[in-house]
Parts: sequence; C-alpha cells; structure tokens
Amino acid sequence: MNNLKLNLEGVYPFVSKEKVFAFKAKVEESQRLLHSKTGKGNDFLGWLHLPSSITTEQLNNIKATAESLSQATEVVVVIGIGGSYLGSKAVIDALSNSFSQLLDNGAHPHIVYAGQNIGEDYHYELLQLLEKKSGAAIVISKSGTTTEPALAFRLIKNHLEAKYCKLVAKNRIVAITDESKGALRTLATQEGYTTYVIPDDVGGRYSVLTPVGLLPIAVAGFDIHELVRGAQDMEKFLMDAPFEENPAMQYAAVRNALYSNGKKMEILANFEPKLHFMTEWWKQLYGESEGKENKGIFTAGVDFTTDLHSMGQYIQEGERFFFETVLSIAKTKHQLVVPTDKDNLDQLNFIAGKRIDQINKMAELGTKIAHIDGNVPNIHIEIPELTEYNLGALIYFFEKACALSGYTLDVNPFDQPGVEAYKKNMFALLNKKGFEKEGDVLRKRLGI
Ligand SMILES: O=P(O)(O)OC[C@H]1O[C@](O)(CO)[C@@H](O)[C@@H]1O
Repeated sequence: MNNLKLNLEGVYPFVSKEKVFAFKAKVEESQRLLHSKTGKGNDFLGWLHLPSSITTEQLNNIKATAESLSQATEVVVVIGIGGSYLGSKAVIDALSNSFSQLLDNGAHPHIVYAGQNIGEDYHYELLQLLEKKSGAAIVISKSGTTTEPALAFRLIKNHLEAKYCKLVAKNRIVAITDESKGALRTLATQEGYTTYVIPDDVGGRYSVLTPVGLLPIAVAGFDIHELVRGAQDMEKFLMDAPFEENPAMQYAAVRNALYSNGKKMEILANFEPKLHFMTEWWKQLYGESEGKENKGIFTAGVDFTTDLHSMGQYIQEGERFFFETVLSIAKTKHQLVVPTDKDNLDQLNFIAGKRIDQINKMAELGTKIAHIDGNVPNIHIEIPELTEYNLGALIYFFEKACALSGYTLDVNPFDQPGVEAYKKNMFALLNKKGFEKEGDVLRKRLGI
C-alpha cells in the first residue's frame, strides 16, 4: 500500500507534463541501473533492500540495548554529524511532543545531540548539563575518524568516566561505526563498549534505517518496528510500480525536468514545525548526493508559516531560479478549536470555531496559489499523519527518489569527494601529522 501522494499539477504551468514525462525513459534506465546494481557507486547500495532485510531479532536487539541504556538515565547524548545524526533527529522531532525537553518523558530519557558543531560554549554547557543529570552516550561515526564527533566524544567520555568510574561509564556508552576500520572501532574494542556496525555499503546519509537511526529513535521511545514496516512497504511498492504510478520515479523526473529548465534550487517547505529536521535530513541527502561535477540542484528549506514572514518575500518576488516542494501532513495528532470571543477586539471571530489545522491548511493552499502566481513551480507531497509507519515510508521514498534523480543527472549519488577540502585545510592549519606540507602552503598563502 502506498500512503504517499505526489501531486505535480503545480509544476505543469511552467514545465509541461510532456517535458516531465520526457524524462521517463532516462529515469527507467536509472532504475534499471539501480536495481541491477550496475550504476555508479554500486558498492553503496546496501540501503536499497535494507528495510526488507532487517530481521525482527535485530530490531528486538536494538530495542533491548535502548532499554538498558535508558535505565537510570535522564539524558542520552547522540554524538554524530551529518548522516550520523540528522535521520534520527528528524524522526524523533517529528514524533515528539514539541515541549518534550521540559516534560518528564517517563521511562524514556531526553535526547540531546553533540558532535555536529565545534562550539566551545555548546560543549561546556553540555558538560554542565551532564554534571546535573545522569547521562549516557551513543557515539556514531561511519568512518570513525570525523573530527567533530571524535572531539565531542572525547569530552563526554572523560566526563562520564570521571563522574561514574570507567567501569560504569563503559555501560553507559554505545558505539556505532565500521566493522573493522577507523579510530572509533579501535577505541570501542579496546574499551569494551557495546557496538553496532554501519554496513560498508550504506553511506551515512542513507543510514537512518540502520542502528545509526534506529537506536536513538528506540531510546526516545518510538516504535522502530513500525518505522521499518513503513519503509518495507514503500520499498516493495516502489520496486514494482510502473512510472505512471511510481512517486519516486516521477519525483526524480520532475526534479530533472525543472533543473534542465533553469531551476537550480529546490526549497522544501513544511507547515508543521516538527518537520524542521526532516528538511535538514533531506537537504543533506539530496545536496550531498547530487551537488558535484559542477552540477546539481541546491537544496534549501523553509518552515512555514514562520518563514513566510521572512523568506516569503523573496520566494514571492525575488529571482526566479528555484522551485518549491511542499511536504504536507494531512492530519494532525490533536484537535484544537479557536474559541469565540464576544468582544472580538482582536477581530479574529471570522476563524472562531475552526480547527487550528483548518487555518494552517488554508495558509498552505493560499501560499501554494500565491507562489504559483509568482512563477514558482510547486510540487506537493502529502503523507497522512506523523506516525512511525508513515515516516519510515517517507524516508525510503526520499532515498530511492534521490538515487534515481542522481543517476538521471549522470552523477554518482553515493560519494561526497567535495567534503574533504575543508577537512584538509583544517588539519593543515591545526598541524595534524601528515598535513605539514599543506600547512606550510596555507600559512604562506595567508601570510601568517
Ligand atoms: O559518520 P561519519 O563518517 O563521521 O561521517 C559523518 C558525515 O560526514 C560526511 O562524511 C561528510 O564529511 C557525511 O557524508 C557524513 O554523513
């Protein structure tokens, strides 16, 4: 069953249906390359059949680890950057109470994140928090060598060992990394941590349905069986559905049609604040997969209606080099009606008696019409409700469509050579061993 609806009516005033469907053959060829594992980056296709290959035992094992990590723990720090944290944060935020950090989460610890920035104050304040609260850590790095999470983990490991002693700290740490390579693997083996493996053939941004995403999501108290079931159903549906009924193939086609028509940027817009990090996850997935060889759609995100009062102006009347994809949620979890006020001093009685979501949906519709009138092509993606099942399906849909879109653009959607440039310079400037020559060149260039 496919719960996800893709509506391209808002695109056709700008790029005709024929032009979109002209990409059908190329997308079908991309799908053939993907399914036969004969395309670029075919050693990174472990994500393709990941949902259907995860066993109930594996999920139960992750759940058991989550439960033991949660014992007598108030805060779990998820340490990772990029694909090593965005997927879990996207799902946890989408499913959590908006104010969960201020509420007692019952048996489930609060989740906080580290390893995704190098802010000194951030880390200082995190250690202060862990001084007051009982803490545990999940450290995630596929390469096991990424500076930001390694740095955060060093600080948190030190802290936990000093607070609880090494033996107790060991049981409060889980590492998720490569099976054999990288500093984190060496460290985890040496220290005897519980570990999970990120399969070699699953890249970071495609790893949310491995323990990378599943363990933090389980710690937060959400149903990983349902998440995976949604992904499994979407995997099966997208495998068999012909182009005309296949939202992943059509999304890949329409993105390429718009790109070849001069639309160089895609803005993912939501009208649900809980989706902010789903957009962040999506931005990495598509931006890192397609932005290479001087090609690719730049991925941006906005949260509406919030950003209608800031970026709304540009979207309506600025340069016309982008299109908009609205990720819409059909049904809210709760119901809330606007009360009537006999004095009507705020002049809001015209919406009295309406559900808040009815107003939000009219904002969504009004925005769609306004942006189309402002010459912004509009793609509409709708899922029924924010549940584990629907999010699992949505994640797999975006992953599959991304791979198809990248192949259609003729790039390798599974590598990211460009991210090494800043790392090389940073290591050279910090005098890391092996980067002495680059350091000399840079210092000369900067005159320092
Ligand atoms: O899990 P790792 O190896 O620490 O990498 C984290 C992130 O860093 C990148 O490798 C980019 O530097 C991303 O592709 C990845 O999601």
